[in-house]
Amino acid sequence: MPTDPCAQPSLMHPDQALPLLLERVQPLTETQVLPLAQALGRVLAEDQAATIDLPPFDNASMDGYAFRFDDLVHSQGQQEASLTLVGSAFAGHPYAGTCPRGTCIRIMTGAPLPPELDTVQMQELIRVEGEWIRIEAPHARGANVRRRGEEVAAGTQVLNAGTRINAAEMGVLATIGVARVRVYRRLTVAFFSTGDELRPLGSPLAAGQIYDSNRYAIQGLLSRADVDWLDLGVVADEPEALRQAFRSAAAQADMVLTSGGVSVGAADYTKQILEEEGKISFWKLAIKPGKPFAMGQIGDAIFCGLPGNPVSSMVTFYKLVWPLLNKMQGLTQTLPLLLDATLKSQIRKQAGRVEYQRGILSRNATGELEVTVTGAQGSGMLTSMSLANCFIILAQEQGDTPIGARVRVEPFNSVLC
Ligand SMILES: Nc1nc2c(c(=O)[nH]1)N[C@H]1C(S)=C(S)[C@@H](COP(=O)(O)OP(=O)(O)OC[C@H]3O[C@@H](n4cnc5c(N)ncnc54)[C@H](O)[C@@H]3O)O[C@H]1N2
Ligand code: MOO
Repeated sequence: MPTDPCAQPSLMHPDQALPLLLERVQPLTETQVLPLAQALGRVLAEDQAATIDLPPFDNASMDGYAFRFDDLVHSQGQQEASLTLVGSAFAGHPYAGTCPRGTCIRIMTGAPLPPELDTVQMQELIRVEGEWIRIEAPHARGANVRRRGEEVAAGTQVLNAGTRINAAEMGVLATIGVARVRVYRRLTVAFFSTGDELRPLGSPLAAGQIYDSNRYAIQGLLSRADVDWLDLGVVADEPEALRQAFRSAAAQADMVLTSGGVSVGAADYTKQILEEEGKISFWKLAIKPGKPFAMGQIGDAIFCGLPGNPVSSMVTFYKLVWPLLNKMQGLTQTLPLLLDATLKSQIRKQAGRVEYQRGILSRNATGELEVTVTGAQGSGMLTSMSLANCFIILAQEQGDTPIGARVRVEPFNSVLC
């Protein structure tokens, strides 16, 4: 089996490297209190307990009639009740009277259940016969009633510190009446691209030039990761320009993120300048794409150097930078969801590095998961990312993989890609 010429025995496996990278970053300690409406995407800094029961009172889950289950009698082979209507209850407008035996009230979904009554029957199963309300037996006492505290009792913790406030968490916090919430401050990430070949959008391309695409893809990822980012533009392959860019970035941000210049080329100065201005703790992992990923420190800021190849920069962000940002933001880490799928196109791979090939995951007519490689997998071919909805993760020693093999896939996090 041919071996990957870029693999080196000394390169660390990503599963071994990630915990070591994570050890080097610390969660934020600064918090702030925000009105709930401004807290979307933030990370909770305190556990949140319900101060009220949920639901706060017994209420109807259907529009219908509320009555006592014990008022049902056996009649013509079935349980039913003939009751006198004494009032009605609407959501926000409880029934204020009493309900003697043999009576019922009309009740709407969400309206409080009078304390004497215990059961609701939906309107469609009721007959109005003159003065009588005839109710067919529901399946059990308590049917169609949402009991006070059945979801959460007051005092129970409903959200843990370290949880991202997404839409559901916004709703849960509102349900328990939290108007202002303590969250971690937002992280700031300063980002710049390096490379003399890079041109801004809107300028014509001269010989040997390309557009700077990494800054846009990385800005997209940083926005989705809910951090503030500072765009420091394109920095030339020139040591003094890089030094100034690093100093400026480190003074303004919690993380300095760069693309390009981390390999071994004659103009790859990123690592060299960072070593002079700060320190590099990690360089190169046994992954493809993204092998020359670098991590270190400059001033008080964490440094992450993404390889310049566009797919390599996205993959290393996704697999390495994103978990670091999560920890720095105060988020409790979660493991990615991994699935097994049947391969529908052949995979070319040389043994030596863990590969994150880009795939399209779908279900076939019988409901089984299948995955197809997006096509050519060059680390400069960014369309392989935009066509994909998952990584196909191939083990370090794995070689070519035939159609029909079972492979491990990681669906893209819908928030990030
Ligand atoms: N002799 C070796 N050469 C290379 C090795 C190696 O081990 N030995 N590793 C290769 C691998 S793997 C990668 S990945 C790249 C990474 O190199 P750099 O991080 O130094 O990146 P650059 O050389 O600056 O650029 C690589 C490639 O990507 C293009 N690029 C850079 N920035 C951008 C941007 N902002 N937008 C779009 N495209 C960008 C650049 O033009 C190059 O084509 O090194 C291999 N070489
Ligand atoms: O690892 Mo590089 O990222 O193969 O292109």
